[in-house]
Amino acid sequence: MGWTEVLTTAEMRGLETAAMAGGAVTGLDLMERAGAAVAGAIRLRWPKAGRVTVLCGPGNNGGDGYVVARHLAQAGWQVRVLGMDNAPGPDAAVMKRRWAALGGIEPLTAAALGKEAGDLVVDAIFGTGMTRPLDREMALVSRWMGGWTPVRTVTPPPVVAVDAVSGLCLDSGAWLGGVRGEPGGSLPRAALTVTFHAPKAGHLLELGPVLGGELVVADIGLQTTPFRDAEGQIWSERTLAVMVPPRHLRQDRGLHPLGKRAGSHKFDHGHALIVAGTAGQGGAARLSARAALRAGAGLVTLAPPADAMAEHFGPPDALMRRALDDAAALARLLGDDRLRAVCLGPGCGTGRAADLLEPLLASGRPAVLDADALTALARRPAGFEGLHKGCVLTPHMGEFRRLFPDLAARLDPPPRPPARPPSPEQEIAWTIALQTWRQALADMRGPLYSRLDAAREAAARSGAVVLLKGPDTVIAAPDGQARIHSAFDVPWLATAGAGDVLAGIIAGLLARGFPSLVAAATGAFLHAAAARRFGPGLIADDLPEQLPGVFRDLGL
Ligand SMILES: NC(=O)C1=CN([C@@H]2O[C@H](COP(=O)(O)OP(=O)(O)OC[C@H]3O[C@@H](n4cnc5c(N)ncnc54)[C@H](O)[C@@H]3O)[C@@H](O)[C@H]2O)[C@@H](O)CC1
Ligand SMILES: [K+]
Repeated sequence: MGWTEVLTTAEMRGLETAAMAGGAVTGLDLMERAGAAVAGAIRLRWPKAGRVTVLCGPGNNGGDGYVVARHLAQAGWQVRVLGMDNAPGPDAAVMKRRWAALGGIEPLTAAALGKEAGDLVVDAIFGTGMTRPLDREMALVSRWMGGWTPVRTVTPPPVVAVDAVSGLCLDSGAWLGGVRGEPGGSLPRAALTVTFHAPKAGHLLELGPVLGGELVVADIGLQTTPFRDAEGQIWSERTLAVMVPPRHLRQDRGLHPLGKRAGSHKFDHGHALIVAGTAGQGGAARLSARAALRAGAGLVTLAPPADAMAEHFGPPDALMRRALDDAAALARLLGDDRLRAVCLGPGCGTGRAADLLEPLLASGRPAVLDADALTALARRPAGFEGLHKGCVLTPHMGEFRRLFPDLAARLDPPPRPPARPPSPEQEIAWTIALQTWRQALADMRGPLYSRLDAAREAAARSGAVVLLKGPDTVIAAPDGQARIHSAFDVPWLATAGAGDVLAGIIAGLLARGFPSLVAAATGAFLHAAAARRFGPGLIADDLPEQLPGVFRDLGL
């Protein structure tokens, strides 16, 4: 599947509005195509017509639902529609009338749903318009789809989500559902989500991949994103994502060629310096060094302090070693232009990382700053001064919080409810606290702040490329370009030392001359591809050894 363009909900609305204003298409056409695409995807996966319940919300997502109902009925399905008693927008109103000519509409309530749901449920309640917590009744419907009712646990039929599971914020992937915002209860998990034109960020971040099931992106005839206004100004930065399962990296748009030219020299592929730390901590840097070699750097030098050198003998013999004691020595080393990239942080020690950071930044050399180098950066009196767009910061959420505490706080989940007090005297205070908490959650408004927003702000603030690690890794450059790398299918990648390997792969690609955003994104891809290829039972040492196989699979 490869790198795919990803939109925010505002961008998607902008695109639809532009297409309609340009006269290329009407809203009704788009809705018809959207509903037909969902019905088509259902018929592909469930070829035998059965009984389906279609849940239609108050807006255009509901409009799509009425189209799905009509198409499935025409294909021989027994269709039951639950809808809302409201006057939707003009397009959805037309689709509602067209359905009403074929069949009835019962009120959309959890009780009605519980009676007879059939073989399949289509969730067309809310889509990109989901901006506030579900009200009580819709929260009950949502919980029913998640297998929970007030009286018993049910096994609901498979759910097909139109655009998104209703309750998911399509910008952040965070949950906006719950009874008046209260989290808890069973979250619905769709078997299939059909979205339109492009994935939205919320399909790939946080809960999006967990709740959405298989994601199908249906073409509804919109033009490929012209992210420019009438004056030719870019009005939106591009976000690309790798979706699971990725296929042929080589053919993908926006990717730097990974193969090496025939007849090239080792220095053509760059020389990477991997800084190691004091005795006893060398394993992390050795993992990075091995990964940089396997990622294709022409030469890799591991640089521990002189008194820790003994620990670093042994394979791989392809690795060079050189003692590096202090900042002055690093400044001298960086005088050699052939040394193209540096990896600072894994197993380095915070004090040493802080010392070496200064000559490294002063050299302007492409660099990966990971682990201890990030801690040193967070404590640095000069803050982000001297960082540049050739730097790649690779924080996990804890490190991100140390570097950008205000941005991390905006990603925090809503507070938990206050705990019930042990003594009856405190009951009144607790009841008030509970009400305040409920109100705060009910007042939540989407779109919620996302990991994509946070990484973009962090990159703009620091002037460096920021790779925020997770199963939904987000990579952002200071100019606003971003990549999302989804690795929900390889949970075994969360293992000790895996981050050191990632830092090494990126350093290797930087040494090969990859631009920093491309090196970081390609590194995240190769790292997950290596884990996927190995399978469960993986330890970090296995990752570099899988890279040759990954390259072979890519046809390089
Ligand atoms: N605009 C278009 O031309 C197209 C839209 N399409 C569909 O339209 C959807 C977006 O439609 P809408 O913008 O009407 O939005 P939705 O249908 O997602 O939401 C409907 C309305 O519900 C309200 N709402 C939001 N949260 C609520 C809550 N918790 N409780 C009660 N009401 C709530 C909103 O104010 C919104 O007006 C997409 O997800 C997609 O399914 C597709 O048909 C493709 C074309
Ligand atoms: K939906």
